[in-house]
Amino acid sequence: MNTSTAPAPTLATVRIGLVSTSDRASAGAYVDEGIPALRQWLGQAVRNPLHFEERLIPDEQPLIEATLIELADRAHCDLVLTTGGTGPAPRDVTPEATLAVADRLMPGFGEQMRQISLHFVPTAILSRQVGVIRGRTLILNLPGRPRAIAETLGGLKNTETGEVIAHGIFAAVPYCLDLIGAACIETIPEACQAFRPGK
Ligand SMILES: Nc1ncnc2c1ncn2[C@@H]1O[C@H](COP(=O)(O)OP(=O)(O)OP(=O)(O)O)[C@@H](O)[C@H]1O
Ligand SMILES: Nc1nc2c(c(=O)[nH]1)N[C@H]1C(S)=C(S)[C@@H](COP(=O)(O)O)O[C@H]1N2
Repeated sequence: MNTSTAPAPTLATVRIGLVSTSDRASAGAYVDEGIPALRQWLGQAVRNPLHFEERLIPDEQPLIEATLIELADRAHCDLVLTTGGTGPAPRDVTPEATLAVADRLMPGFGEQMRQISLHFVPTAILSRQVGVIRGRTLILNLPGRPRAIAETLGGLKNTETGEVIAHGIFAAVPYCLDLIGAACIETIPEACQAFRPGK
């Protein structure tokens, strides 16, 4: 009798670009909390080994565009998450930069993030955040307030019953990456219940 158990499938390393756009954090006026918050959330939600490419840059559209292109085309990131610069202030240009490098738009990500964020702040509708695909890379804008990262990626649950009040957008990220031929992500269900139709 063969009692050996099948080896656990090896999970691919997921390459993730983390881009914090903030004039003040990049100039050292305050310490950037965006990239650490992104790293922390992803670390507790994803089972795969993670390789991060981190960039802290000012709100300059040409620089944001060049950074996104570099992360998608040369660093071969499966996913790029930006934080900051999505509001209506004149120097908020992350959505413009993201749209400028896009092959295809994924409007549902922005729509869902604004829906989720309305559970936390009435100013959620001020974020112009977008989601796009460039080649085999999914690029998503998150708002700049560090706490907005867990709010939009993870969503909102009733703390007593565990019932989901608003699905975080990360639940849709693994299937989106499957469909564009990027890395296969396995999530940790307690943090994020990824949804793949038919599974
Ligand atoms: N990367 C960051 N690290 C820490 N705190 C941040 C960061 N980005 C934003 N915040 C906080 O959230 C607030 C609102 O963010 P917002 O993106 O509107 O900043 P801002 O006014 O555009 O300035 P800046 O681009 O210089 O961060 C900031 O005033 C700051 O307290
Ligand atoms: N989840 C969440 N979404 C949020 C916020 C927040 O605190 N939490 N702040 C809002 C505010 S006040 C603004 S101005 C916009 C744009 O923020 P940004 O320019 O820092 O990207 O995001 C909005 N979305």
